[in-house]
Amino acid sequence: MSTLEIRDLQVSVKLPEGELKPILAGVDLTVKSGETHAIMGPNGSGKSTLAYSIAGHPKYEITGGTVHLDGENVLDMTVDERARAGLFLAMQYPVEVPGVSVANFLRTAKTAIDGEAPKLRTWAGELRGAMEKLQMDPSFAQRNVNEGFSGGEKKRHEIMQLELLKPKMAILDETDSGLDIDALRIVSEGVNRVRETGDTGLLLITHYTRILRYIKPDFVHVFVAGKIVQEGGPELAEQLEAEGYERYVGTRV
Ligand SMILES: Nc1ncnc2c1ncn2[C@@H]1O[C@H](COP(=O)(O)OP(=O)(O)OP(=O)(O)O)[C@@H](O)[C@H]1O
Repeated sequence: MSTLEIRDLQVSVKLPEGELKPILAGVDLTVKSGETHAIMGPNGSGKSTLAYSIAGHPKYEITGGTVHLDGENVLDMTVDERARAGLFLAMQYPVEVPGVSVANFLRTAKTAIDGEAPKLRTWAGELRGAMEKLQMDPSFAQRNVNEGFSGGEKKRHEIMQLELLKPKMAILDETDSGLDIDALRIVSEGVNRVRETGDTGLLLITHYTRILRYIKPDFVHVFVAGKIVQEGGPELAEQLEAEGYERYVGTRV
């Protein structure tokens, strides 16, 4: 059982002129393995900032609060240490890595996380299996990471990483954006397979309840102006879809 504990997290974005612009205004959140949490909120409320701050993006400065994974101070770790500790971020805009094939990338990541290289034959089978389940053509394994991938292919590739790397905590930042109906189902099934293992805690950032019809969250958190302003069960997502965020307007950092 793993636990991600975020306490009173305050984060600013570093502006090019060196100034700090406060974004997160004290976030408290606890995610345990096997749980699925959805974060919903209006544009610009800081959802991606939360995701990137936990992952260790240098653009953000932590100005207060703590993040612990199984009691270890995440904020003291480098980005690669965070990944090795079991944190995973599926990005809203996955980056291209020219010259690095999907197969190489995944095997290198798996080796770094496990501390030893996976046995070739077992690994080849796992990779093939993961691609089949996500309905990806086997030729993807030889393509360079995200280079020329369509939006939907990029998202499938993120979920393939999730399934193969088996993190303790996964943050999925708008994994549903840009997916057609079939891809949304395929990607959701992948996330549900990970969920069903009970070994991974999931934090799903989304704008739309449609993905939450496939992946039923245990908890929904409403994120406005840099903090969580309401929490509830899956019914809260339906309520937001019907009513929007209007009643939270006026909440400011
Ligand atoms: N370099 C920057 N300069 C100024 N403001 C910035 C910069 N980077 C981020 N911000 C601001 O930080 C705020 C939070 O952005 P963030 O991407 O975390 O929001 P979000 O909730 O994920 O939005 P969305 O739902 O639109 O993806 C936004 O108001 C954004 O404009």
